[in-house]
Amino acid sequence: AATSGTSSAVVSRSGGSVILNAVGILSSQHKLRSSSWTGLRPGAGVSQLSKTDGIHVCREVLETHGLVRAAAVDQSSVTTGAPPPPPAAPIKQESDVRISQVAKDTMTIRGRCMDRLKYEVEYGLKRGTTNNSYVIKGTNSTALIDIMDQSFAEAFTKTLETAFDLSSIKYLVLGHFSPKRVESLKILLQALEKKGTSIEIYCSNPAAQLLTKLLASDTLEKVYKLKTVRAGDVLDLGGHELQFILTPTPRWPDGMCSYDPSTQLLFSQKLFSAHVCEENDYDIGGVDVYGEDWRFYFECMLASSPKQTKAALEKLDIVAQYSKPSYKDRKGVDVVKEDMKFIFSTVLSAFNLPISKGMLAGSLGDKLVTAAICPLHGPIVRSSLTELVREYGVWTYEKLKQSEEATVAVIYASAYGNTTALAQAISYMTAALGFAILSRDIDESRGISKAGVGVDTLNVEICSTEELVASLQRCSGFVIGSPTLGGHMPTPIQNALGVILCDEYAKKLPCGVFGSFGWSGEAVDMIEQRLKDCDFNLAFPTIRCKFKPTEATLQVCEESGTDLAQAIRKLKLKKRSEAAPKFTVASNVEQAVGRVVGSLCVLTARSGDAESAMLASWVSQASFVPPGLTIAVAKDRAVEGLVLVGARFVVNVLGQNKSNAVAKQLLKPFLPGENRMEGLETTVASNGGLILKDAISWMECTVQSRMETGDHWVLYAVVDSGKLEDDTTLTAVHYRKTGARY
Ligand SMILES: Cc1cc2nc3c(=O)[nH]c(=O)nc-3n(C[C@H](O)[C@H](O)[C@H](O)COP(=O)(O)O)c2cc1C
Repeated sequence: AATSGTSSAVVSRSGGSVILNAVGILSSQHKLRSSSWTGLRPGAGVSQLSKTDGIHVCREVLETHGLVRAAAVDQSSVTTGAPPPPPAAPIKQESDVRISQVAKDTMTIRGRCMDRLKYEVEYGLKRGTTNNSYVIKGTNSTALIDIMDQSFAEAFTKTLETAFDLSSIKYLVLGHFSPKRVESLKILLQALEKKGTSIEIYCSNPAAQLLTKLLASDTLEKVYKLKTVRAGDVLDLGGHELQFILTPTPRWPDGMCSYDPSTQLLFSQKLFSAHVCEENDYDIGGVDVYGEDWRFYFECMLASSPKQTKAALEKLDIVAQYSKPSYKDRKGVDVVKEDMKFIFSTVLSAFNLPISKGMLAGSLGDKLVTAAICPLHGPIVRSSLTELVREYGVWTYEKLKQSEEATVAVIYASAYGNTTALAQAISYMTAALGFAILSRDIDESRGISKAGVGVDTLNVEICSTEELVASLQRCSGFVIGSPTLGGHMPTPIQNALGVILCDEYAKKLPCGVFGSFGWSGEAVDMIEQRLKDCDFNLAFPTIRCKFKPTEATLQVCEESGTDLAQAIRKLKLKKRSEAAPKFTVASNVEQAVGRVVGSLCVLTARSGDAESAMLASWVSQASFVPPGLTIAVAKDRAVEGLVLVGARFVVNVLGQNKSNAVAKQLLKPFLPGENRMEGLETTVASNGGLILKDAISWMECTVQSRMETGDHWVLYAVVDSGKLEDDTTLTAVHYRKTGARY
C-alpha cells in the first residue's frame, strides 16, 4: 500500500462494499485513488481497520496523532499483511461514517451518503451528501466542531467513541444547529453522561435558544454547559486558538464560522457547502467537478437573501493561503523567498498536498488567510478555494442586482413547515425545512426567482411590523400564506394582513394567496376574501394545500410564482417602453439572427406527478454517436424544471401542415399546473413523456448536460430511442422575421 512516513492506507471489503481509507498525509488518498487498487502491494504496511456498522476508522493514523484511545479493535476485521483480495469496481454503498486527517491535530469525521439522505431529498441532483464534523486536538483540550444530522445520529457517536477518548472532548462548537441535529446531540450527551464527563457547547445565541428549547424535556443539563458566543470571542485549545465569526442569514440565523489561525482552516458550517458525495474528501477536480453542486446549493439556500449573504461574506474576508504575496517592506532575497513560498503553496494546493507550517506563516492584515474551507456538507474546499470565494461574491452580486430591479414580498407564517414549503416553492425552490419528504427535482432558480425577480422573505413570526411595512413599500408584488389553526389564521398573519389592507400602495400590486390546512382551511379563504373585498389585484388562483404539498402542488406554486414575476416584469417593461422612443423595425442584428431556423417540435416531460410541455423550435442535432440533440429552453419556461441533467423527455417533431392545432394549443396562456396537452391525442412513452399522435417522428431523450446561455438553458440530450411515423410529410420549420422572438 501507499505507505510513507506516517501515512498509511487501509483497504477493507465487506458485504460487497469497498471502503478505502488513506490518511496521514493528504496526498495518500489522492495517490491511491489514481494508482488504482490493483497497484496495492500485498502485505506492505497494511494497517489495522476497525469497522462497526459502516464506521471505518484508520486506527494507525489516529494513533500516530494521539487521537485514538487504547481500546481493542474488532479483530474480526483487522487486516495484517494478508494479500488484499482482488480489486472490485467501487460499489456505491448507501452510507458510512469515516475519519481522515485534514491538517495537524485536525481530523474530519464524514457521514457519507451516496444517494440523497431522507432529509436532503429536496435536492434534485441526487449526488448524495455528506455531514462533516471536525475534531481539533489542542495541547490543553480537544474540541468537536459540528455534529451530524439524525441520519447519522447513532453512527456519529459510535465513530467518536471508537476513535477518540470521549472524555477528552471538552468542547462542542456548533456552527449550525437545527431540530435535525438534536437526536445526534442527545446520543452524544448520553454517551458523555455514561462516561461521567461533560462538555461545553459554544454556539450563537439563536442556536443556544433552540438547543435549550429542544433539550428542555431531557435530563441532560448536567452533561453540558452552554456558552453563547459573541462576535470576536476565541476558544484556546492550546496551540489552536479558535476565532468565532457570527454569520447569520435568514435561513440559518444561528450561522457561526470558526477559524483556526494555526492551521488556517475555516470551518464555514453551511456556507460553501454542497450536497454531493464523492470518494474524495477534497474538491479534487475543482469547479469542473463540483461547480454545479456549489452553485446549486447557493441558489437553493442563499440566493433569496442576497443582502444578508453579502453581510455574512463581508465578515469572512477570505484569502487563499496561496494568494500572491505582499512585497511590502521586503527587499532582495526576501522578495524571492515570498515568491518561492507562493509558487510552492500553489502547486501543493492544486494537488491537495499538505503545506508545511513554515508555509503558513505570513498574515494579510485582517484577512482570513485560509488553507482550506471545511464546510458542513460536501468536499473540503482547497484547490478551488479562490474560485469558489470569488464565485460566491459574483452570485451574491447578481442576486442583489436582481432584487434591486424588482422584488416580491413573500409574507407567511407556518407552524409545522407546510406553508413554508409552499412559500419556498413560490419563491425560488422546492424545499423542505428538515421535515417534509419531497422528491421533486430542482435546479437553479424556481418560482419568482426563475423570472429574474428578487424575493424578500418575511416570516411574520420573526419579522417586525416595520420590516413588513418597509418591504411592502419597496416591492413590486406580494404573496401571503397562512396555515389554518383552530379555524383561524395565526395572530402574526392577522396582524400582517391588517398592515397590508391599510397600505394603499400594496393595493395596486399584483398579489397571491396560499396556505396549508387540514380539513376546513378557513385562513386562506378569509385572506383571499378580505383582499378581494378591498379590490386587491390577485394575480394567480389561490393555492390551497391539504397538509404536506405533493409534487403537483409544488409545481403549481413554482409556476404561480413565475407567473407573478413575469407579470411584474411585463408591467415594468411596458412602463419603460411607454417612456422610450418607439422602434417598429427590428435592428440589423435581430433581422440577421432571425434567418436562423429550426424544426418545430413539442417537448414533453414528467417527474413524479408533475408534467409539462412546450413548443420548441430551437432544436438541432448535436452529435452522431451517440445520436444527440440540443434544445434551448427559456429559463422561465415551466417545463425547464423537468429537464435537469439526467431527466428524460420526449421530442415530437411536427410536420408541415400538421402543426397548427398543436402549436395553437401550446401557445395559449396556461394556469399554473394546468394540463398543457389537454385535448391532444397522445400515448405515453416508456420514459413517461407524451408522444403526439400527429408527430411525424418522436424521440425519447435523456439530458446529458446543460449550458447556461443568457436567458436560456441549452440542453444536450442523448436520443435513447425513437421512431419515424410519417415519411411523406416534411418537417415543419419555423420561419421568423426577427431573432428577437421565437
Ligand atoms: C392545533 C391544530 C389546529 C388545527 N386546526 C385546523 C383547522 O381548524 N382547520 C384546518 O383546516 N386545519 C387545521 N389544522 C391542520 C393544519 O392547518 C395543517 O396541519 C397545516 O398543514 C399546517 O400548516 P403549517 O405546516 O404551515 O403550519 C390544525 C392543526 C393543528 C396542529
